[in-house]
Parts: sequence; structure tokens; C-alpha cells
Amino acid sequence: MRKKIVAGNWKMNLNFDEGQKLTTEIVNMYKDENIKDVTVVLNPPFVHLFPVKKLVGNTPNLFLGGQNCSDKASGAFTGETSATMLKSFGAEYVIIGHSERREYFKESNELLTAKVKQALENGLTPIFCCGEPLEIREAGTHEDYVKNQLTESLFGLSDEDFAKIVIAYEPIWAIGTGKTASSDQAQEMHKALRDHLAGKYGQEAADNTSILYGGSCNPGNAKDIFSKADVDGGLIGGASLKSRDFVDIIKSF
Ligand SMILES: O=C[C@H](O)COP(=O)(O)O
Repeated sequence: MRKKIVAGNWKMNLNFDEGQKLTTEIVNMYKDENIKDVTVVLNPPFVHLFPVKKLVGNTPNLFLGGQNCSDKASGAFTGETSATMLKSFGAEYVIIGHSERREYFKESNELLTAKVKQALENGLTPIFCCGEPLEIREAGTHEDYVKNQLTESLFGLSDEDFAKIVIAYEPIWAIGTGKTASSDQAQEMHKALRDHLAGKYGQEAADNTSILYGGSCNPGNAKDIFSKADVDGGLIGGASLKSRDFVDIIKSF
């Protein structure tokens, strides 16, 4: 059975004290409000990983993830962070292929294939992001565009490795804009992606793959979006920086 997952992507926000405060609040609410059956992943900037891990401790179902990792194992790559390092600092997940990395850092599907490989080799669960820009949505070719992102970066994986992948569908036009996809638009794409995955890895594997929605998700719309059959949770940006909002989203299942 696939997991319900809510991941918070802090992006490049919060200083040390702010990160500590946010984490402390989330951990306390998470425990006090008796949250069950949802896997929660905090994805702070790299420098926060160690102190955030100390606060999270062994809280059940509360995990840490990176926002990116290098496609290389180690060596003279100034400014990079490897999957091995993330794992050694307590991360279990890593976001790969976020649209901001694809756009601002020119990350190609080919590069992302190498990052996925690094993550898997180091025991990290990739949260693999995909999603179309507005012009592709308006041209009506969004399903093919997003399916192609999966084909190019994931379809070389073995069945065993594919079983470890989490997908996050994030329409770029909905990220940070306050303009969320409707729950029907999310469901339509998630179903199309699941069918696409089934065509390659079989129906059972596709049915076991968690597909998260991301893009202006908030406590007001999460319940509707998460109620859809093929939506297994969310990748949350802005709202993950506010403890009350983030925990309310987690509680929207
Ligand atoms: O990684 C998170 C997504 O980019 C969504 O960001 P947002 O919730 O601020 O729209």
C-alpha cells in the first residue's frame, strides 16, 4: 500500500534561530495532536540538517530530507553536497528535480538521472519532481510533457529501485503564486502519471508509488486535493514555514 506523505520544502528561507523555532513547534504539535498514518518529511537547507535532526530525534514518522544532492559521489566539486553526506547527517529523503533547480540551475533530465542514482545508492528516498510551465498547460500538451520527464529520468531504473521512488507533481504555474491547480486538475494528472508508470513497471508497482501534489497547497485547499484517489499527499513550500499551517495540512487527510 502506498504511503501518505507530506513534505515541507523550506527552500532558501530561515536563519538558525528561525529554523529551530519552527522545528520545535512542528515536533510539539505533531506529538500533542496525535498525528498518525502520515509520513512527514522536513526538507530544510543543508546547514539546518544537523540541528533540525537533533530536535526531531526519533519522533515516529517524522523524517528529514535534503532539497538537492550532487550527481557525483565525492571530490573536488566546490559548493556541492553529496547523497552520502545527507545520509550521514540523518536525512532519509532528498528532493530531486525541483522546477526551481531545473530552471535556475539548468538541471537536465539526464543530470537528474544521475542524482536519482546517487540518492538510491546511498539509501535515500528520492522525491522526484515533475511539472509543466504555464505555456505547456495552455497548449494542452502538459500530460505528454510531464510523462516525458518521468520517462527520461526514471525509466532506466530497475524494478527494485523504482519501488523506492516518490513522485511530486508540481505545475510550475501554481508554485508560490497562490494559484493552485484544482483538485480535479491534480487528479487528472496524477492518474495519467500512474497509468504511465504502470505501462513501464506494472500496475502493482504504480499503485504502490506515492504521488504528491505541490503548488500553493494550504490548510484551506489541502483536504479537497488530498481527497482525490491518486493524490497521496503534498510537497509544501510557503505553508511549510508556518508551523500551524503545516501541521493543519498534515491533518487534512
Ligand atoms: O516544493 C514546494 C513547491 O515548490 C510548492 O511551493 P508553494 O507551496 O510555496 O507553492
